[in-house]
Amino acid sequence: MPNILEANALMLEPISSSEYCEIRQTSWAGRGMFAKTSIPASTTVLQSPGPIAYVILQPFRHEVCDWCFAYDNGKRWTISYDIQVKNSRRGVAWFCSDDCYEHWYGNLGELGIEAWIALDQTLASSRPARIKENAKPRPPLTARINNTIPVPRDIEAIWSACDTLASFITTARLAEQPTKAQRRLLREAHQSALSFIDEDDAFLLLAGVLSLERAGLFDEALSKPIPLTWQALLELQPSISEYLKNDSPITRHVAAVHLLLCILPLSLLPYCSAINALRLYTRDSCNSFGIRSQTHGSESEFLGYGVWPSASYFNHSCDPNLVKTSPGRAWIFETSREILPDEELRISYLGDLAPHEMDVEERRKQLKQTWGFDCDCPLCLAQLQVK
Ligand SMILES: C[S@@+](CC[C@H](N)C(=O)[O-])C[C@H]1O[C@@H](n2cnc3c(N)ncnc32)[C@H](O)[C@@H]1O
Repeated sequence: MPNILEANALMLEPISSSEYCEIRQTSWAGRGMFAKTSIPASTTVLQSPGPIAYVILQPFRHEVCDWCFAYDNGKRWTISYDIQVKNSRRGVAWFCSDDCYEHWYGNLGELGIEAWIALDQTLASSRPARIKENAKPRPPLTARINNTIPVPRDIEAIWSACDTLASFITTARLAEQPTKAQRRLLREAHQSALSFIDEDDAFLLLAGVLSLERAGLFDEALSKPIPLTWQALLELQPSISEYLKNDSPITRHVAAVHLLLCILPLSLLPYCSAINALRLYTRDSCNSFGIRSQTHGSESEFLGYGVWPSASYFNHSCDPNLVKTSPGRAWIFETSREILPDEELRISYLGDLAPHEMDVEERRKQLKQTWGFDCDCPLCLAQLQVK
């Protein structure tokens, strides 16, 4: 029986490809996307329709349309999905148009809306206490793990413990008549999860759980076929490197699993397992795309992020041959010049930064900080050799 990290590391063979490009192995950065034929400049080589999971960062939730991600310089959208709380109405999601509202509503469905409200309510009612609590200094994760930087064995132990508590919570919630001990466990797990929760991590996991529910249950050991949506996620490269740092998000991720298990509608509980959360978070960490404001010239605002699996096979180059744009929920990749057959198609991971205005050390430092890898793109390798 593989342990939870081994199960997470299992990557499925990618099945995605398009008319112009396909996934192949590279000698320098795992898999990459390659041109099948010559491609003229300004050709759309791939469109990735919508994220498998996404989150709008908490401070921007009134300002970013929850369906098409439209953002208008900080203006609050006036169309909202409201709930009644005591004697007043409170928005839980915001939209730029009625059309977007309808799409969001239809996509989530009754069960998704119920889950969304449950999470939003829990977070809103605990926010004042959490803000107060978070102002107090806390020991970093490393202080709890033998005063050393965590190693994979620690990560394995934490996620295994998460899995064990997740099973207890699920059993307690599904019990027709929970015992006194089960009721206490639920109270304590809920309380403890709230003290470590990060709202964005929790919403990302909820989005993943809802995607998974729509795709249908599958064999967690992957010995039986799995639904396509989740297959696409499991084809992506996972990375635990974020966990192996001082400011590791692992406690927040574990808290998100436990909190959702305490509050979600019962029929969603089977989808919110520790392994599914681990799969989502470790794939998100090196494959996510930022949801940014569309600006012309000036720096864009980082509004949120999400995972678009079919778009995640383009490696980074400091001299990219593709440009990416995101009209609405989709990502579109277009050639910036003519492409030769078998040429690798690459994008820039540097966001607003212009690679040609930076020197090689600056670019590599930036990529290492943000994405955790040493850039081995042809331009960097050539410039490093000259130095
Ligand atoms: C979004 S994935 C790209 C697809 C990935 N190569 C795969 O096999 O699934 C990003 C990861 O690819 C690798 N990568 C992408 N561009 C790279 C580059 N310029 N130099 C080194 N590694 C790179 C890094 O491991 C990075 O975390």
